[in-house]
Amino acid sequence: MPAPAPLSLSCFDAAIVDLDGTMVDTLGDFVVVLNRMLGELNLSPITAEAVGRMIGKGSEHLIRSVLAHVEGDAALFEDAYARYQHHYLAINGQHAPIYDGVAEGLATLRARGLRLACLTNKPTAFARPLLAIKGLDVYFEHMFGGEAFERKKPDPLPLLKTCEALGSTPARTLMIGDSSNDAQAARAAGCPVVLVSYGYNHGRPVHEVDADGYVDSIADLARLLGPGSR
Ligand SMILES: O=C(O)COP(=O)(O)O
Ligand SMILES: [Mg+2]
Repeated sequence: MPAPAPLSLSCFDAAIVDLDGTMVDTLGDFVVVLNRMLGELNLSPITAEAVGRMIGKGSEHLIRSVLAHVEGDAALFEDAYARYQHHYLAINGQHAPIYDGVAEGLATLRARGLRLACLTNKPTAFARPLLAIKGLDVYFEHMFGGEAFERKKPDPLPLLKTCEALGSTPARTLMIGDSSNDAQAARAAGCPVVLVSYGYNHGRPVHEVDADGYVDSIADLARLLGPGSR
């Protein structure tokens, strides 16, 4: 089998970047907020390790998974979700450092002419202020949260809609994510995909996921793509 062509900057007009587990290590925020919520509902606390396996499929999925994990009544969902939203907005970003190389990598991709959008399954009401608090909003022309489109990743729809907003074709739009969710959506949309090695990936090793490349930081990715001749 011929070796796949190496990815280079000349292959792309744009990139779509995931948020949780890719740009910001939000696990600490999730754990604090979920444990406040569980405490108010008189349910037992949850560990960071368990939460890490549940992040990436949006807030509704997370709350349902957490309630099931602590053997809480599923009928508590509405009450739990309201408490979760309240606490999340109160501490958003306080226990969530940016990963190394993110700002540098995004700045390099922009400087080399790529148009950037952030696409996350996190609700827009959490994602937009988080990007701003971390100073990452300046790199993106568009930011779409989990409820922006009819379906979330791993469905390809949000990627196809984001390509449309960026004015780029899927084949020339690179997806940068941390999980099988991002990779499956990218494959189905026809976008090349690179995964970071440090994210959540639902608690599974990221190299198990079919992708076009794996990097240890977004700065490394920018270097790997080379100076290009766009
Ligand atoms: O599930 C979430 O809330 C965040 O997921 P993301 O990895 O798409 O940013
Ligand atoms: Mg992610």
